[in-house]
Amino acid sequence: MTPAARVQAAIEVLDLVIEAARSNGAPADRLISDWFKSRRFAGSGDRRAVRELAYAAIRACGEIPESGRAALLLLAQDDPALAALFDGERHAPEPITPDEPVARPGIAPAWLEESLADSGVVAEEAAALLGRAPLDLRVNTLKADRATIELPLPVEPTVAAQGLRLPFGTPVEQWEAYQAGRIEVQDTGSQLTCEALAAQPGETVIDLCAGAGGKTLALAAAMANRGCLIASDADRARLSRLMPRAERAGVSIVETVLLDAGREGEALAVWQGKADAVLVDAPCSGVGTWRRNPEARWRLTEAQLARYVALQARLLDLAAMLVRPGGRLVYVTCSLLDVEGARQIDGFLARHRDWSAALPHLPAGRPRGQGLRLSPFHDGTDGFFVAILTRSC
Ligand SMILES: C[S@@+](CC[C@H](N)C(=O)[O-])C[C@H]1O[C@@H](n2cnc3c(N)ncnc32)[C@H](O)[C@@H]1O
Repeated sequence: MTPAARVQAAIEVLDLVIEAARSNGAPADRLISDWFKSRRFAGSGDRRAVRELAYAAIRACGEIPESGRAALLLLAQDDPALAALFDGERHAPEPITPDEPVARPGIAPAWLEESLADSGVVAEEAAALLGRAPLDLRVNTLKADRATIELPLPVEPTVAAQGLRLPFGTPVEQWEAYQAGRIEVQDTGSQLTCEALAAQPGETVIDLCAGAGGKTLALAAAMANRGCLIASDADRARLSRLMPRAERAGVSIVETVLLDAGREGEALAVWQGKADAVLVDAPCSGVGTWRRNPEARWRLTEAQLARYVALQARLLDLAAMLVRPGGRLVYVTCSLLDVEGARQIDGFLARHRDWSAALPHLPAGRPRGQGLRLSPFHDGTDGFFVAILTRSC
């Protein structure tokens, strides 16, 4: 493809992404892969260039742009070489005309930028939410150790106990160490939130919102595969991906429990007051993961955020019932919005007088309310809020 044809392709792909964002359709990544499936003439260089252009435009537009062309015109405003490719030649975009709509630059839709500002996330810290994420690994201590593991490429240690960092896009899934379960792909911030729980061998631990088990596997490694680890979630498809991963990682202490959304307590009733520790990695806006999924900010609405906030409070209350006297609860969201972080903890402590909060001792992060915030800007991790709550004896 010519450089101009790649620009036209990015415009077409973006039109699909925009349409999907408006109608809650497929994610951008899938749409881009599908687009190329029916265009076999495009080589790997074309695919990479179109994808990069499309994602650069998604990152640049704070809210859903009017069209793919308006989004690309925003990039072209500061890039004369890109603007010159709008020449109307075969497969190229039409020439730019005066007064054409150009997308608004920004971090997020106005209401969300306001919420971020109210949560102290402004300027470079806000911009860093849309930076490029590295590829982080966790060495699985059930099978290996960071000090001695052998990998095909040099890797940098991160602040997480078993964390390693590689350039984005490194094809680790093809590595033997990955296939043999000695390493897992996991953001450093995510690893640190698991460290905050300090799960011990022999304990009874519940990972209430386990999803496909990213954190469950880290907890199992911390427990040295001894004790009882319950992984529950309300999403059957996600939960069903956990067991094959556990098997590859050599984890045998996990029991999965599918929850009925709205009646989560029923399936977990047998553990009431029995858990030494519960992790609530709650469903949230995902503001802290925009580096990986920048179009998510086009999809989030104020009503959805309010639903997340209500669900988080409900799951916190449910988790509290599961913890034994003297036990602990770690609350995590991959969000930098206070309504999903510090204010949730304030609300919880007001509802549960026999609980207290203690600041997590982690090698990264900054205090935010009664918890800790990890951010791409300050910590080079995905954005997280994490708090440790303890039930009095
Ligand atoms: C942030 S994700 C969890 C990610 C996972 N812990 C990991 O590390 O990969 C939040 C999870 O909450 C789950 N969830 C949504 N509603 C729920 C509910 N009512 N009860 C339990 N889990 C729920 C979602 O299906 C999703 O998997």
